[in-house]
Amino acid sequence: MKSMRKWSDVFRCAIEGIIHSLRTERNLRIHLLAGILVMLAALFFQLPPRDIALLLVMIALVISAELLNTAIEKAVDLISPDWHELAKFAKDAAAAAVLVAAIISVIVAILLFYQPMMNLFLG
Ligand SMILES: Nc1ncnc2c1ncn2[C@@H]1O[C@H](COP(=O)(O)OP(=O)(O)OP(=O)(O)O)[C@@H](O)[C@H]1O
Repeated sequence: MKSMRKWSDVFRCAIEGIIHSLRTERNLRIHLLAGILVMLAALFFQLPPRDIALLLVMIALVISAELLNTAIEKAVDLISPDWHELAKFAKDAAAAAVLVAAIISVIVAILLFYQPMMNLFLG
């Protein structure tokens, strides 16, 4: 029964989803690497906890959007392997979600790192 699924099964499926997506999706690996680099930079510049929390939220948003994009792509490929206007719409909208999250993340990062970087390079 679906409602009787154990928490351990839910976690196992989620971990499998992350591992499989990381193995097959290059963009997800790039976003994860970018997120790790941003976190290292935040620690280097000793950003306040509130800024680090905001960066973590943005990283989670981008990676979640990328995972959902992957899920939608796979589901569409399964349902509609041939060209279809609705398949195109679904995939384009999913890709747009990643793009929006990525653009906003870059803006947030610029706003948070601008001052610390100026202080470091201009003294
Ligand atoms: N079945 C389809 N019907 C119509 N258009 C499609 C279909 N499959 C893909 N497309 C179009 O091709 C684009 C790229 O689709 P694709 O599945 O190759 O994903 P992708 O953006 O290359 O992602 P990834 O590189 O992660 O696989 C889609 O955004 C959509 O516009």
